[in-house]
Amino acid sequence: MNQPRQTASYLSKRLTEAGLRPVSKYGQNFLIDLNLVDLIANSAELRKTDVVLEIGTGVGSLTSRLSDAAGAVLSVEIDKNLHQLASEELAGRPNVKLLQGDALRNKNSLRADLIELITEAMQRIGSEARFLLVANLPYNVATPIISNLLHQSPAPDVMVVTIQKELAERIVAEPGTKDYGALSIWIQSLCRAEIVRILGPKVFWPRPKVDSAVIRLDLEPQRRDAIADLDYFHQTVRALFFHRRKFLRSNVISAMKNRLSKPQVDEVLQSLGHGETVRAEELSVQQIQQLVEALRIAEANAG
Ligand SMILES: C[S@@+](CC[C@H](N)C(=O)[O-])C[C@H]1O[C@@H](n2cnc3c(N)ncnc32)[C@H](O)[C@@H]1O
Repeated sequence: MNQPRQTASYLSKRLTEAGLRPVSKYGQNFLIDLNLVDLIANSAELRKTDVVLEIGTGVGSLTSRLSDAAGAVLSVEIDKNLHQLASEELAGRPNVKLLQGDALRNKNSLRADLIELITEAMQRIGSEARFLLVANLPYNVATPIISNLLHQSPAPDVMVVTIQKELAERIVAEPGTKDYGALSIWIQSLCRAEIVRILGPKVFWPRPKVDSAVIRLDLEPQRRDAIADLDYFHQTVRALFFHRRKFLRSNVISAMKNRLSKPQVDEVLQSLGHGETVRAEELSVQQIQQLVEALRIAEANAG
């Protein structure tokens, strides 16, 4: 079994031998510092009863570490050539299943068979099984992957992923800051979120233009259960931040167009004590949750 060595020269040699070059449209920035590959795997605190989804197999360096520590690994790679290389590197690891193709069906949904395959693997392991996403994510699809996974059942118990630093800062942002928005609220409504490590460009080959971060998200099942309708919640939260410069009232009126009248919107806002000049970004995650739930109930009563 080959243990891929991750140095820039090893990787470039390996790709050159195969007649390949990193493809920037697929976000192919490979981690070349083995300690950081370990940091990602270790931050997930894997057990042999865990099922891990990795999106972006690359040449399989993180995959092999996940395979050592977890019960089963499902890894998806869009690039046919890299999928082929990784299949050679990871041959002889019976707990690894490699899929070739796009992990996303479209921006709003994941490839259909992913959750089925994860569920099957979890059933084989039994009631102890957890589901984790551990990956050095392709940056252009990191948001839809994380957001869509949170809609799934099961959703990952833990996600440890490398993403752009700017995206990580939006995910963990506090109310009243410039980074706080729909994504912060959507993720913090369901998970505890922490930045594990900031990574500069030089730990990747080729070097990306921006800093990255390893982030860990722990699903909080009671937070998820407290949201009556996840799809309604997600869509409404997005709409509340659609025009950031506008007041909350105006965003709610637009979001509820043809569903609630202005007086009905005002009644909801007044009942929660939100004045005319409050902006969505001033409200805490909990206040936004209360508002969305009040709108949902008002809408159900109005209909
Ligand atoms: C940042 S690289 C990470 C590679 C490797 N895991 C590592 O840590 O070095 C991202 C990988 O995701 C793959 N990829 C990009 N878009 C994808 C998609 N939509 N579905 C599946 N894989 C994708 C790229 O081809 C690339 O190999």
